[in-house]
Amino acid sequence: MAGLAPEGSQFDAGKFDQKMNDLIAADGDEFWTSYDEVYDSFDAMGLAENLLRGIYAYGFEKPSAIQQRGIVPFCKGLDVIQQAQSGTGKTATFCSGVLQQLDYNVTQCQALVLAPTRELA
Ligand SMILES: Nc1ncnc2c1ncn2[C@@H]1O[C@H](COP(=O)(O)OP(=O)(O)OP(=O)(O)O)[C@@H](O)[C@H]1O
Repeated sequence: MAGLAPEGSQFDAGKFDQKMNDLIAADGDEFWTSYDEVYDSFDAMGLAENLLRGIYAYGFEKPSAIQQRGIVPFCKGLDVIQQAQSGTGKTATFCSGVLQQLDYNVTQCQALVLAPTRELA
C-alpha cells in the first residue's frame, strides 16, 4: 500500500534497545550518563573569540545551568542528549556548540538542526 514503509524497515524498539545495550557494553568507558564538568562563565569554556563576543553582545553575562554543563561537551564533538525546562537556554546551548565547531572558511552546510515544531507550538 502507498505510504507504508517497506517491509523490514519499521522501527523495532526491542532491536533498538538490544543494539544500545550492546554498544554500552562494548564501549562502556566512552559512554556517560551524566557529565560533571561545570563552567560558571562563558570565558572559561574556551570558546572562539568571535563567538564569545557575540554571546556578550546579546547581553548574556553568565551561562544558565544547562549552558554551564551543556556547551563544552557539545564543543568537544560528543554526541549529547540534554534536557532542561523550557526557557532555560537550551537553544543558545546547542547554537554555541554548533557555532564553535563551524569552519568559517567552508561555505557548504555544516550543521542541521531538526526541531519538533509541534511541541514548540
Ligand atoms: N545566559 C543567558 N543570559 C541571559 N539570557 C539568556 C541566556 N541564555 C538564554 N537567554 C535568554 O533566555 C530566553 C530563553 O532561552 P532559550 O530560548 O534558549 O531557552 P530554551 O530552553 O531553548 O527554551 P524552549 O524550551 O522554550 O525552547 C531567550 O530570550 C534567551 O535569549
